[in-house]
Amino acid sequence: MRAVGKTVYAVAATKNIIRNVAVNSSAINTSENIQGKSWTEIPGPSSLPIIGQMLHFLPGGELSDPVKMPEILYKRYGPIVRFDGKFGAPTLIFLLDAEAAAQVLRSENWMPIRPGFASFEHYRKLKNKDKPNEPTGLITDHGDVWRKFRTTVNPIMLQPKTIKLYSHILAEVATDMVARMKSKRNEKNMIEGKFDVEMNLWALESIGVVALGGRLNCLDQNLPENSPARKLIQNVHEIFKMADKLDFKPSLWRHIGTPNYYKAMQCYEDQTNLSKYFINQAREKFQGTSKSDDEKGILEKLLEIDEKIAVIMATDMLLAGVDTAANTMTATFYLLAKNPEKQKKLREEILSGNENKPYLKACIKESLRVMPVVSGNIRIASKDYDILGYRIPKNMHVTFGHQFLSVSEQHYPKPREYIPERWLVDKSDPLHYRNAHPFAFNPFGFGVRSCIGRRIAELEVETFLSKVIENFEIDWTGPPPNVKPAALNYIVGPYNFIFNDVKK
Ligand code: HEM
Repeated sequence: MRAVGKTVYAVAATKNIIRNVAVNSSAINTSENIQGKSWTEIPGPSSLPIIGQMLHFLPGGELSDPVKMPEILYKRYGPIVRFDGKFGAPTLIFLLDAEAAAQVLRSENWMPIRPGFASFEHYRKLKNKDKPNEPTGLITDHGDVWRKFRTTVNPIMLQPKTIKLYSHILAEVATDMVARMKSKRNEKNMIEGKFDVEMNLWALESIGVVALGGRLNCLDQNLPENSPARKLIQNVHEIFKMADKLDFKPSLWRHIGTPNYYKAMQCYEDQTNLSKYFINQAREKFQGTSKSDDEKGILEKLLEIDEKIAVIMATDMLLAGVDTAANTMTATFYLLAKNPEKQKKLREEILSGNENKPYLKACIKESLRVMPVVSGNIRIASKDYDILGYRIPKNMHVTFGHQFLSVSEQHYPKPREYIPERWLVDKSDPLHYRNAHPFAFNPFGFGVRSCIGRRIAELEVETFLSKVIENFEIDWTGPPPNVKPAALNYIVGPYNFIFNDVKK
């Protein structure tokens, strides 16, 4: 991977010599050799006394539109930008350069610290205060506690044989969801009601079969509004919203109990209780069944190893696996609707009955490139760095603008066009994906801390997309949907999809 990365970078280097002089000169990143300028000299939005850089983010400010923000920052300040910490939020160094991101992510790959859900971490640590060395979960733990947890769950959650066990049941979920979509269409073949809730129901049902080993019945037409499944969906949504307000934006909660702080604590408590409710139901179902090791799913295997870890992991799957998969699905439907010739090609591959479906995989990768649900990543520096000519001290928060990079002309020809072929063409083709820097596209994160649900998410999305394309010709009318970047990129509509039946 590293060798490939270097070769690709050498190709990319010819494209932009000036930028790379800066990058290459900063390749040595040990503290003894650091010679760059102080981090305080890193350019960034101007700051006012007391409120700091906040003015720029308020309505009317030049950074008030989070969708356009990275591009504005890059044009104005270049590939490295400083955001001053205020109101308890830490100072951030924002990298809009793939090689610089690679330097940090690779160096931090032993025990990476990914901050970001501080209020959630605070809630879980508070609950665990008598047992400070006990795990709270992959999202909220760091250091040795995280490593021990991750080492326990990796062999189970990343094992292709175990993931494959879910193929049939995920296909069943996809078939039920297609039937539900058919029944929800109006005379114009548009889905009545809230499309985002529909996608969340599909996503929760899908991750539910993996996390809990059975159906939650979220797709039941008579599912009451106050059912635990609907409550959990709403709750997951709230958690990401609260994390955005308290952890990703300036907030005083670290110093005083703000109303949002109390709201968030309640929200985290509800999530814990709802997940426990579903896990207990699953456990009751397992009792009395006898299965061979090959037949056992993730929860059953984890329960055998460590009950506490099993419960935490199932809870985190129900949290991390809903909005992420749902928004990836909506983005893919939209991009295929706007590119009917690509959709037709995908349908031909699906209807061909071939087991291998390279175009299907390419379509999903391409949506994650053009409209990723996660816009970037973050690490806390465990040592001093010399990046792009600046000294970045240990403990600084360094963020990576992957979404900016994945739609940048510097890495991808015709960067905003939806061209799944770029993932399949021969390397002599200028579109070939390896002409881009390997860190320009990073939808599931990097290294030992990368998304543990990646294989599960891919299987869910591939299975559902196949079923939808087999059944519907997706069309879209009117302007593009709005995307609201918060902790995740939420596609907030209006949802102008038309799902016509495929002519047989
Ligand atoms: C398309 C869907 C998804 C995307 C794009 C996505 C993306 C990501 C990204 C970017 C990270 C951060 C990785 C890093 O710091 O390097 C992450 C972490 C994580 N994801 Fe996902 N994710 C998706 C679906 C899922 C699903 C379905 C699950 C449930 C199994 C899941 C569970 C997690 C967990 C538990 C972590 C924390 C891992 C750790 O810190 O060790 N994700 N994900």
